[in-house]
Amino acid sequence: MALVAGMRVGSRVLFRPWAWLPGAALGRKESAARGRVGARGFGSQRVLVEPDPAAGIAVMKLKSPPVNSLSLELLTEFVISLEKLENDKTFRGIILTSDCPGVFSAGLDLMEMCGKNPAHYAEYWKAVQELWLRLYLSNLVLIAAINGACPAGGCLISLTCDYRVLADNPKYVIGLNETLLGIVAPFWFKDTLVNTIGHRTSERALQLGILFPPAEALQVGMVDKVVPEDQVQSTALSVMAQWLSIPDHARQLTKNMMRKATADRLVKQRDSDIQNFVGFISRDSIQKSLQVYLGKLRQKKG
Ligand SMILES: CCCCC/C=C\C/C=C\C=C\CC(=O)SCCNC(=O)CCNC(=O)[C@H](O)C(C)(C)COP(=O)(O)OP(=O)(O)OC[C@H]1O[C@@H](n2cnc3c(N)ncnc32)[C@H](O)[C@@H]1OP(=O)(O)O
Repeated sequence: MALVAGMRVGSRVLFRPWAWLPGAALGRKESAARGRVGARGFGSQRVLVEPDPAAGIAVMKLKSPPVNSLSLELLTEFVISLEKLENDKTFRGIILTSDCPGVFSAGLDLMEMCGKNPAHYAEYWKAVQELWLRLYLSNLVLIAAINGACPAGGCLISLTCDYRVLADNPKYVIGLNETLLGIVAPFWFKDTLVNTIGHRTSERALQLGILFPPAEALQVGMVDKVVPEDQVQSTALSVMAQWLSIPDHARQLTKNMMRKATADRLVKQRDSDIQNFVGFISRDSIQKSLQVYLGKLRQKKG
């Protein structure tokens, strides 16, 4: 069975994020997802969407306490909310931020990658791929208002955005720190980073698993602006206004031209990428590394 839940329409692949949900009622979910968003807020348990139709934008807040780790549920709700906004012509941009104090996102949920079976790992990885593809190729302007720590998968999400504003707090570090966990960032995480900060800086950042504090993140180009914490949202809004002053069709075609080759690399090998992940994460040595890392996270408190 093909692992990729998508269908081809002309040259475009439409992904159906719920198609891999266990027991998903496709028709009902599909029609709900295609409804107009309107002026009232919508969202789900873990993704809050505050639409401003007059401005053509929506603020999307991740709210999966305590740390917005990217569980299968959060990934699913995230993709569904994104698709709703993508399908509603009212919306031209999204500001992506966190509703969890001090953390943008702790990255992939370690509990999804520990002690589970291969079928679960495959389902989980497919959901991670899906979110990345959706975000990376989004026609909307995506601005990350990073109001907290932003490691690993959290950083990846911010890197898919068109612009990153980071709050100036030394605790709000950002980077792909996978090697510190004894794991390896997949090629498409690496590609996304290289496209943002260049090859040499990525090589050093990835091998050392560097989590950059705000001033350094700005210096290497991991973020575009660092502002006082209480100005993150307003800065994101004014940056959005600038991006929305560009005609959509020209901006969208340009974005696609810049990003398509990178996305296509994953699209062409989604299944083998899933198999690689499942094989890698199922290794005893990797499971042990993740357990040790989780133990350290828990010990930190006590
Ligand atoms: C060669 C082939 C290659 C193929 C590819 C193969 C593999 C690639 C595989 C994976 C790629 C993974 C990318 C990732 O995203 S891995 C996740 C990395 N994330 C981190 O390192 C962040 C860890 N967390 C933190 O540093 C802190 O929690 C944080 C700074 C975010 C917040 O600190 P704070 O002090 O506020 O909160 P804590 O007390 O630390 O945490 C509260 C609570 O949450 C739990 N937790 C934290 N992070 C995670 C997580 N990512 N997943 C699950 N759970 C998490 C933490 O353990 C605490 O739990 P508890 O003690 O209250 O039970």
